[in-house]
Amino acid sequence: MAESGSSAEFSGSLTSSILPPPRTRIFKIIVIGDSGVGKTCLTYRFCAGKFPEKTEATIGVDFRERLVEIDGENIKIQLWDTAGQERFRKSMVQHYYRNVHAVVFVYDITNAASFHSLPAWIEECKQHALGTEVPRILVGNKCDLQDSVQVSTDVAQQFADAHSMPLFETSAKNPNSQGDGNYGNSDHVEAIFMTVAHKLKSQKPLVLSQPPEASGGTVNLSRGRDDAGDGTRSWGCSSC
Ligand SMILES: Nc1nc2c(ncn2[C@@H]2O[C@H](COP(=O)(O)OP(=O)(O)OP(=O)(O)O)[C@@H](O)[C@H]2O)c(=O)[nH]1
Ligand SMILES: [Mg+2]
Repeated sequence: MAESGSSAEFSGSLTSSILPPPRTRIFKIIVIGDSGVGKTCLTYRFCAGKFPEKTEATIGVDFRERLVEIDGENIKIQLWDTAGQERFRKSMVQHYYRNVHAVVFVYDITNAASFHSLPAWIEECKQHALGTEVPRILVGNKCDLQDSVQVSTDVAQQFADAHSMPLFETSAKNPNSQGDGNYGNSDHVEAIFMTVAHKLKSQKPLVLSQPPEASGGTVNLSRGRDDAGDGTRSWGCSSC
């Protein structure tokens, strides 16, 4: 008798005192594409709210985070700004794809070669066995440079459709600038990453907030350096 009474008391207090308070979920989103397409500028724009005055080729990976609230839930969007140059990424690639929640492919609308590289980036994802449930989106950057367009919206849209990805055209420099097609004319950098976050929130299950090491990854964010003091943390490759 006494046991059943205490059992009732126990279950009644579960939610109030034993369960930990809800924790912030982390969405790990990797941003990949050729060197110079603007991955660093796009991620910086989203996390720091401005276009960086100066960038250098990313070595290994830079982490940028932003806390957002979606439907009353706090969510940490963790952007992995990857290196586009092969020599700066080769020993890091496995870390990029580990426990990733979404992939953002970036090309430069003023650089056809960066668009033609996309199949190779998609192939890399395949080789790392990304499930079909992992959302992928395509971003054509540098829409402010309308006089130098080399990749038309139509061609990009066909590619996006063929790979079942939504297409956004934008500019990290001036995200309000107009594209020349029907897609993404008013899409700001903000909207791109928030769209991914909304999509992820609607999926489950998701990883709870915890250090990347504990979540199965091998990257320790605390080892990164924040040279610029802007919240960016870098994790380079020892062989670079
Ligand atoms: N006009 C214009 N220039 C941009 C835009 N985004 C980036 N850039 C410029 O493009 C160059 C490369 O930008 P990054 O963001 O460093 O390119 P990345 O893709 O990170 O390159 P890696 O780190 O080498 O892979 C820089 O000179 C930026 O100022 C944009 O939207 N418009
Ligand atoms: Mg970069």
